[in-house]
Amino acid sequence: SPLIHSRATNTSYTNSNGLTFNHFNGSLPNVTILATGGTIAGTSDDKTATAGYKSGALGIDTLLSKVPEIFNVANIAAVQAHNVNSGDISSSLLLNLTHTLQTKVCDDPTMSGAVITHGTDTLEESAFFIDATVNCGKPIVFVGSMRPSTAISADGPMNLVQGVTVAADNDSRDRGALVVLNDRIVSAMFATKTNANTMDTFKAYEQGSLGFIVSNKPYFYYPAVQANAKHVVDVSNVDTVPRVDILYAYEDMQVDSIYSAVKNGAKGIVVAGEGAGGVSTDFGSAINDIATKQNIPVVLSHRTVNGEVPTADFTGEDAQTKIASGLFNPQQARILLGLLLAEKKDLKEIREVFLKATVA
Ligand SMILES: NC(=O)C[C@H](N)C(=O)O
Repeated sequence: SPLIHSRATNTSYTNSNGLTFNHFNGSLPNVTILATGGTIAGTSDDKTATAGYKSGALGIDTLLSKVPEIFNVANIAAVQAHNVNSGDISSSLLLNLTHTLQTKVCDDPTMSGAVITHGTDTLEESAFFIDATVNCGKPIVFVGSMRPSTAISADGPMNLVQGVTVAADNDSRDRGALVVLNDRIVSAMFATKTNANTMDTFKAYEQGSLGFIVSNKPYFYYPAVQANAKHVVDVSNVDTVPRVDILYAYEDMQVDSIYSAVKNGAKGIVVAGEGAGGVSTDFGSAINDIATKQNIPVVLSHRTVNGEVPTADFTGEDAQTKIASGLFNPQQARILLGLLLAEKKDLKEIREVFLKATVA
């Protein structure tokens, strides 16, 4: 249970990690918010605009001032880590977030959990990264919004309150990182943005939601469990994540894209393959050439939203050169391959990690 401080309501309190809580109430759990920008912090002059607004325009303190109800749920230490459109989140920013979460949330016994506010476009990539790299059992909850803060029926304020509520809840522990939007709680390992515009966008189609929220009460369908495909990465000694490029497969795809990716510094390649990891015969030969001569891991993923790339599809030389992504979509596979390269895993070890997400 959360550590209770005996302090009066509405006082400000700075902890030993330098995090400041306003409206500190000793009987409530403590949650850190790391704000990174996105539409949840977006503004427009037009209240009906759900496009053409400015992403990452407001600071987290302004967003919190619109939802004072949040201070009935938890004490909040809010940190403006960044304020960007999520397309500008990079692996170096994510390494910093991991470090901050480890030192200021995981290692602090008085902290119940954390919320990351994030643009939704790449939220699933950051959530997958943090799920792999922060594993102390405390809930790390990603929230965003599809409507800017100025829109009629903006979804951000409710998502923020619900995210903090989930982060403060003991029942959320040991479930890996979570994504909370649109009243649903989804595993960060499987959540993907399924619609470019609407609020019901984050889904794990095959795995389903872990739970939902009504009147700010989270409900989980099952006790805490970890996914079979989970791979935990220790990045405490990692200062950069090697470049991994994603190449999208299609009819008439040319082989030069893979050569130029490697020439320009990619240390790993993920292919968003046709169906279950398919590419043309020529492109398949180019993969074999690159993998063999340059020792570059090439992971075959799927451009379909769902399904797995079975390792059984790769026989003969392909079994040596092509790594099946299993359940992971291209953007998840890119994060995982980058982290495995950062850990200096060899080809055999990389293959074994992806095999945990592979059925056949
Ligand atoms: N809904 C959003 O947050 C989209 C925005 N472009 C972002 O990802 O930062």
